[in-house]
Amino acid sequence: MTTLIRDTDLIESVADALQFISYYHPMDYIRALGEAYEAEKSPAAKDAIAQILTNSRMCAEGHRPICQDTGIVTVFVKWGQDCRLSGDRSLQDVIDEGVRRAYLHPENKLRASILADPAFTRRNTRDNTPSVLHVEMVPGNKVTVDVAAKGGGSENKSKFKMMNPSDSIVDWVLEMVPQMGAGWCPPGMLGIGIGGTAEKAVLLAKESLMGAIDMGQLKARGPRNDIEALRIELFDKVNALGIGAQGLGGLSTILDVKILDWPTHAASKPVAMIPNCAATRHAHFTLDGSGPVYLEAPKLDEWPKVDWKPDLQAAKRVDLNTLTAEEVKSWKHGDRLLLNGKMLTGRDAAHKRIKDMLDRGEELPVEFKGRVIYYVGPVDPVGEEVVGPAGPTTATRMDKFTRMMLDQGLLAMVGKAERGPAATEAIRDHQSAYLMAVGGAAYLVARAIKGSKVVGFEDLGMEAIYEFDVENFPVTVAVDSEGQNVHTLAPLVWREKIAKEGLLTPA
Ligand SMILES: O=C(O)C[C@H](O)C(=O)O
Repeated sequence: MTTLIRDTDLIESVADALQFISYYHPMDYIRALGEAYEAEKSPAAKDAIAQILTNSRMCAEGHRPICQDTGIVTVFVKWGQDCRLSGDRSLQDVIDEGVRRAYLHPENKLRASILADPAFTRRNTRDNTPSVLHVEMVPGNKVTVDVAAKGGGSENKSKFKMMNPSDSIVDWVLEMVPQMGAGWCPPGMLGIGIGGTAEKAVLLAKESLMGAIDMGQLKARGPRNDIEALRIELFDKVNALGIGAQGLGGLSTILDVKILDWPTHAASKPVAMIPNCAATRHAHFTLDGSGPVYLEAPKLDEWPKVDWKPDLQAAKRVDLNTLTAEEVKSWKHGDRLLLNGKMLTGRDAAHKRIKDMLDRGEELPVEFKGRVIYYVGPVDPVGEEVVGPAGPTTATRMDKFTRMMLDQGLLAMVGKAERGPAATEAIRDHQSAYLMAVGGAAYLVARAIKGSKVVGFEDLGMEAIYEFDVENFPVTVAVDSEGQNVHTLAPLVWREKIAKEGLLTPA
């Protein structure tokens, strides 16, 4: 007998799931992060985890996005062969209608991050469609759906290699993870796909991330097969690298490693690795023809009792409205600052346009001399908000524009993750600084933004140049005027400490 799956039920269920995951972390992630917080010995990493946990609870209470990057929607559908979809729209169109409805929800509008024509005009589709859809036909009369909203920063760090059959997967992972830096917002998960063909390995890596964090249970009962033993080995060895939360050096870089495999050709060993960031977002539901599925809200008392507040004693107060080059020069890597006053924003598209305009000798819409820029693409505000969640984007992508911006008289930059050699050198040459905010604490960070207006490139939407008025906006000096770089130094210190003192990452 055929089961009719109404398109309206699928739309409603997808929209509900996407709204749900925008503000509720999966509880397995929260539990694992809570344990990582308790065990963390590195003060900087502990502070970052505290911000992520506090942010998570605020989002669960306020029903606003965990991260300003509300993701690219990725959907895995297992379609029972005895089911039929009502209506005349394709499955892609039906799911995208659910995406549209979720992202344009008036009470919790999510950020539209999807650009059409990616190689050329990169036009924002304005409703976060289309999703990336994977469908598998399976026996039965049910439809199971995994919905994820994958952050761009973590997706950017995906790795793939066609290995020789005798190559070591462990060696490759341990070589790749340090290269991934902190732009994927650790602590998170690694998804690994082994075997099949090139595209199959990548798909397996992504699909593996749909599973719950269970490294604690796995370690407690011991591995039952080679894949489970490999998961444990990778978990321990990756954490021993000392990268830590946000790349600040510490015990917890990953909370789990997931692996899926598939038979492969005798000549091949394709391996893919995709990290999942601190804004881990995925949900799962099954349709059986009886109506839409609404997910059950978690209980707020399941969140660890962590309530991060800016440390007004330990952190230095900085007035951005009177900031001088001399003051920037006095900051040392690792210093904690609370920014107050006005700062500009700008990210990928704005930097590209600034470069094109400068190349053509055109006047910029905004004067950067004496200013600080924040790399961010905020969520639109709802209700009384000045701005929606507005955490930092990966600064490393702006490295190639850093010297150009500093030449304009910019004093300092705020973002997340490490700066590469070119940006660090430009910062040293200009005696500037790069300040780091915590990725994955976007709603918490947005509380420090008291005013917001667009001052340039309005057509770029979330990528426009805004002027924010901030109060006690928390940052850490990640690269100082001497070019000392926290993301290079701290993981080395923690790697050594972990090895010497035999420190263990909780699972
Ligand atoms: O697009 C963003 O806001 C952030 C991005 O996910 C990133 O991590 O760099």
